[in-house]
Amino acid sequence: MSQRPFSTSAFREAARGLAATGRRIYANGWSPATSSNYSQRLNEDYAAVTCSGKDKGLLNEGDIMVVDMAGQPATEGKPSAETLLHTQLYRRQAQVGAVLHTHSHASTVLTMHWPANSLSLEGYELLKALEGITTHDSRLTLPVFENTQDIASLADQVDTAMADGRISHAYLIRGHGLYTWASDLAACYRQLEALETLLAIELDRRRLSGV
Ligand SMILES: CSCCC(=O)C(=O)COP(=O)(O)O
Ligand SMILES: [Zn+2]
Repeated sequence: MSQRPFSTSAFREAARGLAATGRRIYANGWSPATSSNYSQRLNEDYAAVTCSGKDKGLLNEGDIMVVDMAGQPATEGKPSAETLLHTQLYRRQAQVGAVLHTHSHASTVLTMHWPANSLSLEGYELLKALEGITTHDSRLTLPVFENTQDIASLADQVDTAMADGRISHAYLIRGHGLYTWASDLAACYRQLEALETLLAIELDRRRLSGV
């Protein structure tokens, strides 16, 4: 089946939004040293994604390019090395409109210090910042995948877990970071901010209780 062309104005608008969001994420300390990648769906067949290796504190529109849902470039540039983790989400769920990946201190310590293969966040009012969650009386379980340089294999593992209903909203990669997605970029940023805040709180609570 042929791919539906993307609109240039939609790409420019997505690039502006992703660059501004990336600078905001960097300012929070969640994307140090060129780490992280961000994307936004353009249509069924294409997404705007950050180019590889960019300083997220200086991110601008020219650092964003287009890939198809197989992760192949559709405009000039070298796409993020983790592009397949974005396109997997767009292919798996038609309602995913944006994906944000960060490398925060909290997500790294929590997954390196504790060997568990999932981390649960429960009872927090801030969970209501996540799409579809309407009460603090909720439990969100984030699976923890082992880190690997084989991104295609990691994308397959995530896809299988999603097909089995084992992931909603976000997942962690050990010693690496967080992936989260939502229906649009604003909702995705809000969700990321809630999750990073809750992960930092969770780390503090564990330190205080000495577990
Ligand atoms: C310097 S961080 C190592 C790569 C990584 O995990 C990341 O998120 C950034 O990769 P990209 O190719 O998107 O710059
Ligand atoms: Zn990464």
